[in-house]
Amino acid sequence: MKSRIHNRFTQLHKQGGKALVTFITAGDPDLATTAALLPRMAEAGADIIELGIPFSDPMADGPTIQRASERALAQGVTLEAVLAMVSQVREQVSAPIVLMGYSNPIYSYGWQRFAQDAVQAGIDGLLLVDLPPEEAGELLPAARAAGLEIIFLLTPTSDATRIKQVSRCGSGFLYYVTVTGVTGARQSVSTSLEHELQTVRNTIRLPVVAGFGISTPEQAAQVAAAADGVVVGSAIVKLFEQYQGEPLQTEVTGLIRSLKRAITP
Ligand SMILES: O=P(O)(O)OC[C@@H](O)[C@@H](O)c1c[nH]c2ccccc12
Repeated sequence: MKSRIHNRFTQLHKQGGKALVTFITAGDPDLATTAALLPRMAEAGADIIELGIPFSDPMADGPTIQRASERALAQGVTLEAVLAMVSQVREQVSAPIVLMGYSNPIYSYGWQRFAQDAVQAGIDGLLLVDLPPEEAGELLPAARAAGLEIIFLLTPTSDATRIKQVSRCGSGFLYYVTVTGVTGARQSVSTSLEHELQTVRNTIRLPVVAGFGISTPEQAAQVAAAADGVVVGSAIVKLFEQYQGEPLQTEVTGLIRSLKRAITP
């Protein structure tokens, strides 16, 4: 059976479109808000939803997403609760859902049990920031058996060996981190990005999406032109600090609509 992620890229490719991957932290400010947002994000134009698992030491994240994790943890949000919430809303969400996080909570849960429970809940993929392919020896076979796609990251400092390795081990798509540093808004897009993305896309059989520091429709359009999709996180998560309830839903879906419009031919 072809995966939801694969189908989404195939469909976009036929239309000459690019994927909009949108990130929010699960349980920010509470799980009921996340549950209400997921279907609306998909309707507004999110092609893939990246859902962050709150973590106490999110070292790859800038202040915006760190605070989102803190808000969720203050609510006592656990991995079990995130899976239960996703399974409750799964049928209403037309987009693939990828969980993003750090290894520790998944390791404690148990690789195999996690892969099975995640797929059971309707999760399509998993991206662990601090788990390079050489440390994914237990996760990869468990994920493959369960049908959970494992998404790896590449950065501007990844060498040819690393690129080949993630091309071999990864599934779903490849996440290209456009800048060295942490998540969060940046003034401008790196000038060498187009060339870097071309090199990666020539070597890799998976769709390549680019993220980190993309916050405006203009930046999204610029990066999408050189990739199979773009990821927007902090710009969306910032709205959680300014709004709540219905106004939050309106702001989030409004931003997603304008991002999707900017990358649609
Ligand atoms: O926040 P930004 O700069 O828009 O970047 C995407 C990002 O939020 C999301 O993909 C993500 C959140 N936390 C991460 C940690 C590592 C890699 C990626 C992520």
